[in-house]
Amino acid sequence: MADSGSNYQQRFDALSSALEQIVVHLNAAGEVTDVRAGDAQWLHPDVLLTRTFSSLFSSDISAHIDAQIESALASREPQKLLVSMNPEHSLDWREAGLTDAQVWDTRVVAVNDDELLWIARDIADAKRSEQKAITLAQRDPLTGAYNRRALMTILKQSVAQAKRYDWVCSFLKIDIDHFSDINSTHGLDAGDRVLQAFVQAMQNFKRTADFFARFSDDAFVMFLPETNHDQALLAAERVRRLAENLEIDFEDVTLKITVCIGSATLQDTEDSAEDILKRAEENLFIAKQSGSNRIEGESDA
Ligand SMILES: Nc1nc2c(ncn2[C@@H]2O[C@H](COP(=O)(O)OP(=O)(O)OP(=O)(O)O)[C@@H](O)[C@H]2O)c(=O)[nH]1
Repeated sequence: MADSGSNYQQRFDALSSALEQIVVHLNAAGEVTDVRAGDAQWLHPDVLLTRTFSSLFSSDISAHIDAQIESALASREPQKLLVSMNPEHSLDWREAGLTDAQVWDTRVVAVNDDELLWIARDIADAKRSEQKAITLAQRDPLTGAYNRRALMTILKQSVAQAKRYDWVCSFLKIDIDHFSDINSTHGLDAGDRVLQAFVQAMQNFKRTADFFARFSDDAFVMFLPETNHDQALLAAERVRRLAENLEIDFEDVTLKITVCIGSATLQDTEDSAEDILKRAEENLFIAKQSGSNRIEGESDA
């Protein structure tokens, strides 16, 4: 039995009133014939009515929307498009009530040759949570420094790039001397404070292109792009002095630290991030064997 126009309208009204999404009804010319705001309470539908839908967007987005509509009419398959909406980029959407930046997960479906539905859901919150989760997964919660997982990803990428472009690069492995003594003498909170103060000082000290991460308990790694062996030893000396000069207030005491540092530099195209890190660790071990507050570089570099 053929569906009467009023039955269809009733069903469309019932369905769109139950949806959280914005639903925009378009004709084949791409003009807005009806708008349902869903959960978007900010949206004043009248502003959009009778307008050519794609013209409501900035030129870079409108071309994609036109293509989305064309593909939906041609294929009869739902066409997806992710649209980043900023009220500053569209006077029309601002007039329609948009005040905050949104990320719309959109679908266009052709109902028949003359009608389409454009359906949009804001996923900005989900995107923000996803970004926060990624940030958390890369950071050490105590100090806020990058963690070992983030470090290894960056080291592998950076070493591959250095080899491809014939650049040089170096690693420093830094370890706080007798850190467990701070914990046992002043308590774990004092140890925590030392780690936080050292990271803070290193973040202020390092160059923008350097990458600094907490590797394990009281050990850290600094990646130095475009830095040869001699320059790495100079950087290590500056780190050593920075640590030596730190004065860390904790309750009624001022805590002092020193560090040992092992340095290693990319040698040839066979060298990997793991190899360089291993050599920096071996050099750190030699420095530690010789005492505290020391630096060890590569003997044959
Ligand atoms: N306060 C605090 N202590 C930690 C944390 N993570 C690890 N530790 C402690 O750090 C200490 C590291 O000990 P070691 O690796 O022997 O280091 P060290 O005492 O500096 O010894 P050397 O490296 O030989 O000078 C251990 O006692 C761990 O329990 C942390 O997040 N906070």
